[in-house]
This record gives sequence, structure tokens and C-alpha cells, in this order.
Amino acid sequence: MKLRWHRHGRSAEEIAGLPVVTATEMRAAEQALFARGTPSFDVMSTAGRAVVVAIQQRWPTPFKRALVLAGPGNNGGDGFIVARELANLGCDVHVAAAQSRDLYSGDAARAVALWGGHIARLEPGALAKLDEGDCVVVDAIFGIGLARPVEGQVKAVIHALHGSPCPIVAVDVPSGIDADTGEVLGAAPRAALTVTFGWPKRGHLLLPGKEWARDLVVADIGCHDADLPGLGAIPRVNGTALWRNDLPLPSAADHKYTRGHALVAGGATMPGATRLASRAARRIGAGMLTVAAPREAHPFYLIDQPGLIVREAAGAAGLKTLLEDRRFTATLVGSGLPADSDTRAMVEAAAASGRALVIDGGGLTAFADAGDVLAGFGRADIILTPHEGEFARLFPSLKGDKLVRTREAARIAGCTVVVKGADTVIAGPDGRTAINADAPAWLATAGSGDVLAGLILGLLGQGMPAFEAAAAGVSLHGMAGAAFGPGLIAEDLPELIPEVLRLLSEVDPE
Ligand SMILES: NC(=O)C1=CN([C@@H]2O[C@H](COP(=O)(O)OP(=O)(O)OC[C@H]3O[C@@H](n4cnc5c(N)ncnc54)[C@H](O)[C@@H]3O)[C@@H](O)[C@H]2O)[C@H](O)CC1
Ligand SMILES: [K+]
Repeated sequence: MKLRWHRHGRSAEEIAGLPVVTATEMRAAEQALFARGTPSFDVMSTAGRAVVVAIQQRWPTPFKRALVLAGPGNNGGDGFIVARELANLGCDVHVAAAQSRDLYSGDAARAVALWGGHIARLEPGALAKLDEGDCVVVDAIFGIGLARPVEGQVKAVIHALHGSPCPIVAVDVPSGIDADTGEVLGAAPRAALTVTFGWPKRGHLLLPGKEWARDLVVADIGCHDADLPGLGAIPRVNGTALWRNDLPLPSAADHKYTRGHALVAGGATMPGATRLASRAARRIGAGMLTVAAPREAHPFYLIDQPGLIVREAAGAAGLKTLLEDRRFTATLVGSGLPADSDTRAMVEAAAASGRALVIDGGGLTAFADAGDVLAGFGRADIILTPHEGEFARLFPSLKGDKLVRTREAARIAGCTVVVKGADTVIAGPDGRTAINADAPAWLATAGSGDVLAGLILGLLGQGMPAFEAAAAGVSLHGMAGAAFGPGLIAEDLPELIPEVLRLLSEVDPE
């Protein structure tokens, strides 16, 4: 039985490249599976057994007791399969269900029929069993069939579960989490582990669902990617599978002029951002890096990077003149710059130069009241890297979850858009999207975004295609953060890139 593990906050490589599906897409794929002749009850049995195997892998010492909370549908049906399998392994299993046996239908009714034990009512009193400890709770109330906020007894049970010392294992989706958006509908239990089937759902990777699902196991139940309608437009889990073939690695024939010449527009008031970005761009392999800045700022940039080239450039006109030199291959404007008309003019000059361009920080918020101007850029090799707040100011009218909004912004702007966060979403103007799942919380530190912008700049400058450069920059940023762990500050990140690249070179692609 193939189980792919994604431990919360750690490497997502086991699920990297997988489609991230909606409930509708999942149901379509299941129907294709059934149409190929696999009985739907066999799929439910496989799903239930996958939950048990995942529990055994996560907690090798068997639990004495289990409390299975079963909903009225097939998620509940899975729960009854789990109950029987655990009982067959000698576990003292108790089941509390949302309805009586006779009300179940279809596959769930078959699963209930196989459960010979008592079935209590699904209400807070059923949780008394947990007081005895050494117990696992199996949340099989709602899965992808959740259709409205939970309420009544279910909500009361979920609230009663909060703070329980017994780990909760969610079947398919933590009950109350919207599988398509990650929203909490009414209430949801905090799972220690979520076992889903076929592919990750968007609600497992988008906030807040990602925090409720915690460790995620994706169990193979026999579905094929080809069963998914519109596979090309379905988001993917970000990771090396999406970009490693495009990662620029030097060859013996390379020299500094062949590995790209990146340019960062530096300011005089907040040079730290430019210093972090330029260091990151060089660490990821940019052959040469020029900081274009007012003369009075030059000493800031040469302090600790003698390998930098620093050129005089006063405002947009100065940048425009510099960029007439065709040796520059990519530009970053906005890191450490004020969100004002001068910065906006610099962004427009850089965009007009035709170079690949990363727009970050003040370069983004300079367009806060003029998202339509950004929309005019219309080039995939222009990459916007807003955090959620900047994104909301740039595209205030967009509605829906983060994936929907990011994809729509990329379509409107005709650019590649990276909306940063614990659930960073990357979208290309062609509709391609990726959700990043492995950003450690340590990355939430000042300057971290400047390093990311620099990583993407450095990859662009070496000729990496924009979507892959954005996806790789986000992955490498997360890998560097994870390599350092607690106490991370932004200055550490560029210095961890060599180790991350070495580890990547040691891991042969499948
Ligand atoms: N054969 C298959 O398709 C497989 C499905 N698997 C599991 O089945 C669930 C999906 O089952 P489904 O019956 O469609 O929905 P749920 O069990 O998630 O929900 C049950 C039922 O509850 C009603 N409902 C929805 N929201 C609420 C609410 N807030 N309050 C009360 N009632 C609500 C609604 O009528 C739903 O239909 C999937 O997640 C898997 O766990 C197998 O794993 C694979 C085979
Ligand atoms: K569930």
C-alpha cells in the first residue's frame, strides 16, 4: 500500500509534483476508477486500511483503545472500516455515529454491517472513553462531502475534542475543513495526522486547513492522474519535481559572463534589503551582480560583498541608462525602496527594458492604487512577489481562496505571481499554479522576503524560465530555512544555499 508522507513544516518532497485536487475533481477520478471495474466498496476498504497502516506507522506502539467518530456518509463508512480493522488487531474500539445503523446506505451501509460492535450516539458524552487515555480518536464525520458549517451535536463533539490528550486522526479531511479552500466551516478538530486518498486536496495545503490537518498522508487507492479532468490546469505541490530539470548548474565551459548578470536597484535609506537580495542572487549562481544606487549609498553595499559591482544610478532615468547595457539579464526593483512615484518609475523603466524582472516590496506597493498599470506589463518573465498584505492592496477586488486569487491576478497582470506566506502560491499567466507546503515557520523574520526576491532574481538572471524560477526560489528558500531551524535570521539564508544545492545534487531525480 503506497503511502506518501508529508510531515507538517518539513520537506514536502514525498508529495512534490502531485496534483492538488478539489472535491469535484476527486469524485470524477473515483467515478473513472469505478468505471474501470473497481468496486466502490473495495475502494472504501482500501481507504480504511490505509488509515490503519498510517496510524501504525505514526505510532508504532499500538493504542489500547480507539474511539471512532462516524458521520452519516461515506466518510463515516471509512470510519467503520477503520473500526473493524483496529478491532481485528486487538484494539478496544468504540464507535459513536451520527445516525443509527439502519439509516446508512450504499457502501457505508456495507461497512456498518461489518461492524458487529455497539454504536453509541455521536455526542460529547461519547468522549468519556478518552479519559482512560492510551486512545486514538478517528475523525470520520465529514470528508469531501462537507457542504455547510458543522453545527449541533457534531459541533459540540468537535469543541469537546479541543485539548484532548488523545491524538486525532482525520479520515480524508479534518471534519469541518472545506476540502477546496482550507476554510474552517463552523468548527474543526486539530488533527495530529490526516490520511487522504488519491491526491492532496487544496484544503490540506492552504491556511488554515493546513494547520488543522498537520501531518498528511496521501494513500494510493488506485486512481490515476489521467482520471482527473483538466489535469494541465490543476495546481501541483511545489518541490524539486516542478523545477529541478530547469535549475541552472554551471558547467566547465561557464564563466562569470555566461552565468547571467543580475541588477538590483538599491536605495539609500534601507540598503539592508538590497544587500540581502544581492547576496542571495549571487549564492544561487548569478555570475555577476550589480547594485545600481545613488552614490551616497555605495559604501553600504561594498561593506561585506567586495564581489559586488556598484554603479551610480539616480532614479528611473539612471536605471534606464544602465539597462541599455544588454549584458544585464535580469533586474530586481523594490526591495528596500519606498513605495513612491520614483520607485514606480524605476519599475516601469525596468519593465520597458525588456529584461526579466522581479518586483518586490516598495516596487509593488508603489502600484497600490494602480493595479491596472501592473496589468499592462503582460509578461511571464515579470514576477511579482507580494506578501498577503501587498497582494490585497494590488488586487483589492479579487475574491475566493488564495489559490483562486493568485491565479486570477496572474491572468489579469499577465505576469508570474508569488503570494508569499506559510502557504505560498505561485501562478503563471498561462494558468499553471503550485502550492508550497514546506515553508518552516522560522522564515517569518525580517528580510526573509528580500532573500526570496534575490533567489528568484539570481535564477532568472541565469536564464531559468520564470515559473520554474519562482517555484525553485520558493522551494530553496524553504529548504534553507529548514536547514537552519530555530534562531534563523534572514542573513543566514543566503549562506545556507550552498548546502541546499549540495544536498540537491546528491539526490538523484527518480
Ligand atoms: N466511494 C467513494 O466515493 C469513496 C469515498 N470515500 C470517502 O467518502 C467521503 C465522501 O463521502 P460523502 O458521503 O460524499 O460525504 P461525507 O461522508 O464527507 O459527508 C456525509 C454527508 O454529510 C452531509 N453533510 C455535509 N455537511 C454537513 C454538515 N455540516 N452537517 C450535517 N451534515 C452534513 C452531506 O449530506 C454529506 O453527504 C470521502 O471524504 C472519503 O472519506 C472513500 O475514502 C473512498 C471511496
Ligand atoms: K473526517
